[in-house]
Amino acid sequence: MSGKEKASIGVIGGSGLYDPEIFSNTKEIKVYTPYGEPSDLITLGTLEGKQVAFIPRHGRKHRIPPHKINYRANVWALKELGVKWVISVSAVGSLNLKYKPGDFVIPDQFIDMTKGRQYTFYDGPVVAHVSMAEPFCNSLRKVIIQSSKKLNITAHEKGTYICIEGPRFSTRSESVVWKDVFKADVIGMTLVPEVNLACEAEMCYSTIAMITDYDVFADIPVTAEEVTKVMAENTEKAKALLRETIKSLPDAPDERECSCCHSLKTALI
Ligand SMILES: CSC[C@H]1O[C@H](OP(=O)(O)O)[C@H](O)[C@@H]1O
Ligand SMILES: Nc1ncnc2[nH]cnc12
Repeated sequence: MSGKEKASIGVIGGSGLYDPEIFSNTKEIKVYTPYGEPSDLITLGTLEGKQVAFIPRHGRKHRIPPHKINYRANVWALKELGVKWVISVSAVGSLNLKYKPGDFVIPDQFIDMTKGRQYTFYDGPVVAHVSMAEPFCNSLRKVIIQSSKKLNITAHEKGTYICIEGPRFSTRSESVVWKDVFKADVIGMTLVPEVNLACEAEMCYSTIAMITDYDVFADIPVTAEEVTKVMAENTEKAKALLRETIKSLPDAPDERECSCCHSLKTALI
């Protein structure tokens, strides 16, 4: 990689969004990280005049299951390229009857039920405890929400994403606990540790979550086939929302307003 290859916006594509076709002037690059290989080559390109770096988190052709994704390498690679804003796109199940398949959710909270991932860049001797009180960048969330309004896309402005370990779906009992006891709104397998690593890297991070199914509490339990089908039917909407969001983003976060840019300030021991 040469020092010239920079991007201010990073897009992490999820299930159904493996293909960087919405970007122009593209070039694929390999990024080396201290944590090993990112999920795939990174595509550098432009959209609406902005430099963007795209990475499909499951790799092209969906080769990598959620628990095997090298989240640290993906986030490190984006940071290395100069990324300030990270927009992640994810397929999620709904745990809230008001949030319907085909709708989008811009989560503002998460619950972590994962079990064995690499959660931090700070494995010692330097130790960091970043705050996750507000885990998503509110400035970036606002731009996504405004963009969805402009496009007439149904996007719920808040929601709690519960992240399970996967790759299996939940049992019926688990699903009822997530819905009725934990009061989570949507469920997926990939938000953690992507979101907290982005925070450790002092980047603004937000998720565009697309609802593909009602989770297992519903009469007909979710299948991977259903997720893929609904995602494919709605990919164009996700791409339009990405385009509008990227168009509307300022060149850089306002470091006086946005705490993401200095999340390590009070975190290091
Ligand atoms: C294909 S079914 C489950 C799979 O879909 C979601 O992936 P992503 O968040 O990358 O869109 C979910 O988290 C699971 O990994
Ligand atoms: N119901 C569900 N559970 C976990 N991950 C999902 N991704 C999409 N739908 C899901």
